[in-house]
Amino acid sequence: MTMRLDYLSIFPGYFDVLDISLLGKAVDNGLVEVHAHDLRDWTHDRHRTVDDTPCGGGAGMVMKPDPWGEAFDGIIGIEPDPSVHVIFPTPSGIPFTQSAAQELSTVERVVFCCGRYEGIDHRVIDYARTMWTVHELSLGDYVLNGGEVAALAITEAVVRLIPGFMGNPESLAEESFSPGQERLLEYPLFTRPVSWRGMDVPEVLMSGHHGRIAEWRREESLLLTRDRRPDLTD
Ligand SMILES: Nc1c(O)cccc1[N+](=O)[O-]
Repeated sequence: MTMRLDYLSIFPGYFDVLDISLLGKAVDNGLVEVHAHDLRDWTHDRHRTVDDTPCGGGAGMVMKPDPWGEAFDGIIGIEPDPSVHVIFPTPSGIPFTQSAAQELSTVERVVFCCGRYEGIDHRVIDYARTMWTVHELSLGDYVLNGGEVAALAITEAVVRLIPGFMGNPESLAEESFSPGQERLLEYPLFTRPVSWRGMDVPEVLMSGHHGRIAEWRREESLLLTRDRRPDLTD
């Protein structure tokens, strides 16, 4: 299966980065195909306007619905198709999780709609919900200037789970937040040299005693999780 990824943005250049590294390899291997689109290509005025003042007043500008609707018609089509997954990265979305990434890694078409300004006219999202499977997703409770960076993060989390992407798929199963894994943060990692700037690798890790090493790692994970993410152990 080849996953098609489309990105709608007024800054499509953000997605040039998808040509490098492992993601670039996935494109070369035919696992994914990537299309970035400039929303302004669906405007018709001299200034290629995509925003206007908010109805009801308030600060900032809101993205007009017309360019989005015409872009949807041109990129996705005018017939409803629930197999197309349309993602709006937004601070008001549901938290994006590894299980969501797992689910999205099995779909054939994903369209990212990257808002800017104060956001997108809500009718765009309402319209999309009548046509496709829509996900309003949040990466976290902080303010970004738009949805592009979030779209890249979601892309990386999803694409790396596509069968054939990772050389050793078994390694995915052991990662933090993977399905079936206990919800614990990963233990501290070390490699050579054993001594570095007066700090040594914990002796147990050099003991060759696998049982003790596993016990040490679990204890470290429990301590770290309890300290930093007690919510994971609820
Ligand atoms: N936080 C935020 C934002 O401020 C703008 C777009 C997307 C997100 N997000 O996905 O978390």
